[in-house]
Amino acid sequence: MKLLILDRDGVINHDSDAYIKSVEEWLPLPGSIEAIAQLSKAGWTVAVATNQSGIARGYYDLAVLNAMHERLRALVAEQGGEVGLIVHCPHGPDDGCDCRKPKPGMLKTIAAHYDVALAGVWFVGDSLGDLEAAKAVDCQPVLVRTGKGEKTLGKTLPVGTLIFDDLAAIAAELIHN
Ligand SMILES: O=P(O)(O)OC[C@@H](O)[C@H]1O[C@@H](OP(=O)(O)O)[C@@H](O)[C@@H](O)[C@@H]1O
Ligand SMILES: [Mg+2]
Ligand SMILES: [Zn+2]
Repeated sequence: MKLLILDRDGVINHDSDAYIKSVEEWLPLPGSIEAIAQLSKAGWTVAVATNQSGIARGYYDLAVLNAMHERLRALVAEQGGEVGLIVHCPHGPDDGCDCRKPKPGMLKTIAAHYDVALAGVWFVGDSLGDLEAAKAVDCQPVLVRTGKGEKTLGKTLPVGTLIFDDLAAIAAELIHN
């Protein structure tokens, strides 16, 4: 199975240091919806693994988060594609959960859902924690320059991290190579 796992904020949609707290604040990055739709139509299963500590912090609730994800699904469906499993971590940094990146719990959840191995599966993120989560379960870490990606580029990246400008460039690489 062709499985691609994406971080959400800074990869699919614009991110904000003030968190993305409403559907109105949830704005797709240029080309990201089209990229997901094209990948889906090319036979890729596109899953999402996203930290959402804003829930633990009380900035928004699960209903708002689900509305954001219904919006994502609707936009991709308008382009003839579909989004696979979306897994989120609702916890805060001090909650000691197993799902908050850089822990790989959400990646393991996605692998179990599809009954596939994670080795070599591309996990695309904009933060160092995304790349570390990938490395922890032998996924291929992939950094995009969108969101916090440019800032992350200044840090020490896991060996073998691939770097792309954005999700559209990743789709072009995966579909045409
Ligand atoms: O990039 P993903 O995983 O989809 O989601 C990141 C968001 O949950 C938020 O994560 C926060 O980090 P803390 O959770 O406060 O450490 C901050 O980086 C926010 O700017 C960001 O919007
Ligand atoms: Mg992110
Ligand atoms: Zn968690």
